[in-house]
Amino acid sequence: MLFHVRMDVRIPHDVPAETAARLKAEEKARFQELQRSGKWRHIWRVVGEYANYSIFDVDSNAELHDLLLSLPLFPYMQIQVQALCRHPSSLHDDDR
Ligand SMILES: O=C(O)CC1=CCC(=O)O1
Repeated sequence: MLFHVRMDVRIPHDVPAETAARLKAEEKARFQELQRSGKWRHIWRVVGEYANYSIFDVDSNAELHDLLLSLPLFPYMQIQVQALCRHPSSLHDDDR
């Protein structure tokens, strides 16, 4: 199942810089683990914003939910999720 996810990161100013840096490093490591597994298929930066658009490929709504909750920056993110399915005009069989 494919999902389009927007993540807006909002780390409060009173979070110490070292804590923010550690969380960002942990987020990167978790992201790369999930990218290698094929579950986090794509990520793009939204130009001019501390935000990304991502595509996830997971087995269920519950798996995506658990995965998002597992992200180190989750407490500081606003997340919007849209479920996707294959467009009938697509030439690509892997768009599902
Ligand atoms: O920088 C972001 O948009 C948040 C994030 C997601 C994966 C990652 O490495 O950073």
